[in-house]
Amino acid sequence: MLTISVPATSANLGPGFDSIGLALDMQLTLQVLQPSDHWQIDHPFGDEVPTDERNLIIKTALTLAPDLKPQHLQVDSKIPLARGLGSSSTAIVAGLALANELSGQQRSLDELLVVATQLEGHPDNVAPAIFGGLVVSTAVEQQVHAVKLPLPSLFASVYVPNEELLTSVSREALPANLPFKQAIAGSSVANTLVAALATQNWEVALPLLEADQFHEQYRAKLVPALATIRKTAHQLGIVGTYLSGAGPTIVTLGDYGQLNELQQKLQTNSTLTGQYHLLPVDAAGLKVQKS
Ligand SMILES: Nc1ncnc2c1ncn2[C@@H]1O[C@H](COP(=O)(O)OP(=O)(O)O)[C@@H](O)[C@H]1O
Ligand SMILES: N[C@@H](CCOP(=O)(O)O)C(=O)O
Repeated sequence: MLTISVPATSANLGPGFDSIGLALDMQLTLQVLQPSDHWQIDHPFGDEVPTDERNLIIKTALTLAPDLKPQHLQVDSKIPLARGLGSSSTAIVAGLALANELSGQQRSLDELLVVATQLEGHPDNVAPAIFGGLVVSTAVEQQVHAVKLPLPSLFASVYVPNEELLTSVSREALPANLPFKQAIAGSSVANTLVAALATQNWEVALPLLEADQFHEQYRAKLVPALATIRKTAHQLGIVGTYLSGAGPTIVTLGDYGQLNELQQKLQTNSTLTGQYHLLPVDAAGLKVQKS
């Protein structure tokens, strides 16, 4: 039996738009059950997600290896769709790993990253989904580079609203251009955040998670929970809240005890009716097991 698992990812980390991402310990698992006369994928996502070749996992596998023989597959996942936890990236990475294994053409993880980035459109979710941990990446003019930073000893408080927000819809809220001065400020914040993350200087890193200039202010109207959670966290002396990916999930990074306290306080707020998770970082990324 072939089993592939891929972690959820939280992208951007504030100012690292389309570039920084963190793998979280919430997994999608794909099992290859047996060969079949047609492609079939059983999954827990309901009627809107196809169970045949139109499914993103199978479609991705066939993009990489068009001659694959049909299989009966099964997906288990607690990663919510279209909530800013990288579900489409888990599907793409799982599909590429499936093609790699079934076709016998072993592409390296770096090669998979290039294809995954082309399919997803940006590398910030697919890179940590493949490599695990905290990854800084860039994809400009087909050149993809990813650098894994030291594993942060932080937990993530994850608030998942009940409503979906497709990444494509959330990107429509972004401006076509930024004033030069704002771009410089945004870039200096992002550069310093990366340096602080690389040296595990949380005193500098955590406030910078809240200093984005590239996307949060434009998306704020789509995600009212961001301001609510940030304000509640500040009242408790906790800094480090940002919009996860394109939203609507809100993540706060910090130590376990503080985040537990934060979640207890948030749960008393009647406007926050979504789901809560307190997750460690996933260190491993993509895993392939044969038994
Ligand atoms: N495991 C999966 N299998 C099939 N399709 C998936 C899967 N995960 C995500 N998708 C597709 O990706 C869409 C969500 O992608 P996106 O808007 O980028 O949100 P997210 O922030 O969760 O990545 C879903 O509506 C669905 O069409
Ligand atoms: N940088 C992208 C990240 C999208 O992440 P997702 O988890 O919402 O798919 C963006 O902010 O649009």
